[in-house]
Amino acid sequence: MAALVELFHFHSSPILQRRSHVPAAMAGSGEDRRRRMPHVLTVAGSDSGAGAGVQADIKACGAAGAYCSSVVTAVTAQNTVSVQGVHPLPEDSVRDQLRSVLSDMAVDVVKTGMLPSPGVIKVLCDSLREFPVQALVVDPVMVSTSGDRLTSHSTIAGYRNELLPMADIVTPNLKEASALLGGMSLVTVADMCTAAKEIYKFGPRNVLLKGGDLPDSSDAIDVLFDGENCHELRGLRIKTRNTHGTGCTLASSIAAELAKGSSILQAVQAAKSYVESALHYSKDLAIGHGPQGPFDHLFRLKAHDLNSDRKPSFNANDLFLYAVTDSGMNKRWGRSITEAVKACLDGGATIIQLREKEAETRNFVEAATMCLEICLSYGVPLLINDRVDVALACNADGVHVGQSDMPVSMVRKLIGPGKIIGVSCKTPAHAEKAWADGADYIGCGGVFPTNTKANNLTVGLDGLKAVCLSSKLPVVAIGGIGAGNARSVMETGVPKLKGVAVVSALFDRECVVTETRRLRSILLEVAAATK
Ligand SMILES: Cc1ncc(COP(=O)(O)OP(=O)(O)O)c(N)n1
Ligand SMILES: Cc1nc(C(=O)O)sc1CCOP(=O)(O)O
Ligand SMILES: [Mg+2]
Repeated sequence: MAALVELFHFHSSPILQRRSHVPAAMAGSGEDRRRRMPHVLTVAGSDSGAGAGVQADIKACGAAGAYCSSVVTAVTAQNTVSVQGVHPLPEDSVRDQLRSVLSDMAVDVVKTGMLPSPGVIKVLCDSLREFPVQALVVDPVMVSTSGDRLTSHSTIAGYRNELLPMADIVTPNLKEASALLGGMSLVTVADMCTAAKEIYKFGPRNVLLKGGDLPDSSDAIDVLFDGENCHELRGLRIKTRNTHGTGCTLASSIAAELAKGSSILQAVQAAKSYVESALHYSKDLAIGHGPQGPFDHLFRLKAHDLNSDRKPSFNANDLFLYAVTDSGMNKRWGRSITEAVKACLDGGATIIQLREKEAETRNFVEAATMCLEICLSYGVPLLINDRVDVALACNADGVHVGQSDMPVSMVRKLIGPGKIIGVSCKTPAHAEKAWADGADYIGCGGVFPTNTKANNLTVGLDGLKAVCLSSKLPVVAIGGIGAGNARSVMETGVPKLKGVAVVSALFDRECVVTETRRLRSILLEVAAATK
């Protein structure tokens, strides 16, 4: 064995040296055109059942569009029943693997999983000092999701003293957080915030404390402490036995999003939504006979077969010209809902909301089903205002709710992770909550006074700006907007403002196509001028 290792060193060193010079030598040459892929290196244990560990990391990164190389720290024998054996690799082997990858492959982000000894942690920290990367994501694997202890107590000090000070984000579950904090009891969300702040003192730039095991909670609540704020992130608790590897997957998915250029907040939100979707799609999967099965990381490859999610992810640019119907207006002008929808699609609307306050349920479902067919043929999403039941009945693309409608977290539970949820917000506090609750976009208004919605508070352009500046979600402006003032709205140029939502300026007019086209050309002009 020793001879083999020596042979490896002898043959590999010159190759490593040459390769490590390739990227710098390529700068400015024709080789620049080689396509780069976001690259995550996972430093973790192998799971023979492939639900967690290195295998989960590779699949999760692949699903996010990132390349994932792997340094194996231990080989575990495990299945859906339990962990039957853990065989740590020698520190020298871990060091060799790290050098092989980091010296050659332009890694963007390193993600860690099982680090079986303080020695391996030290080897990793030394390697990261020698080959710095853009970000370090630490999943402090100490106890498997099945409850098996995976590392010795002595390793915890290594995490605290060596690795966490180098981490951009650390993602403990409740048991791991408690272990890092010497056995602190964590039973409430307030405890979680306190614990996240304590862990932050070890040096990571962000702490994501996962509350999946929190007692008495119907939601999956995580807290993210970024050194200033403790954000409560609510997600869906998917009822399934197939949760093996969720921690590894979440951390890898965060790493992949960071490698693609996301901020920490965006990366965490995207990763949470990916894990939720994967669990949802895999909830009835039957692999293994134990209590905890793996899930399907690559479900999106098959999503079209599952016939339930034609929009795997929301495109914020769809908010550009948002048409919101009103049956009263359309009736006055002698057109049906479907005629109105077809007309605004012909004029270039990019997303439609059926806001039919007076419609009887049966008529509403029938009209929504027909409108969905039409929208499908234009490739434009169709949302339903207020009525989650109607959205479910016709399999619409999503729902728009206001502050006094069903709460976003409940809507999400009912319509599932792949659908779009919009929420009306008038203040930065509303916007923060919308994001934490898992909405996809914000409708902010009334920007101007309107007759379409009774007793609507006007927030003005300043209110719109305040919401947009604080929002982590894309925003569409609404209320009294039409061809005469859309320019002034979009020229605010605030980040996150993606478009305008309009009712009367399209539907309380004789020709919907003409009005939609007129508005669209104004929006396009502003977009071209501010490019
Ligand atoms: C895009 C968009 N933004 C805001 C609203 C208003 O929703 P809500 O506050 O629930 O009021 P109603 O539309 O239900 O009267 C919206 N519908 N669309
Ligand atoms: C439905 C709605 N929501 C608003 C809000 O402020 O959240 S204003 C509004 C009515 C928008 O109609 P019009 O384009 O005819 O002014
Ligand atoms: Mg409403």
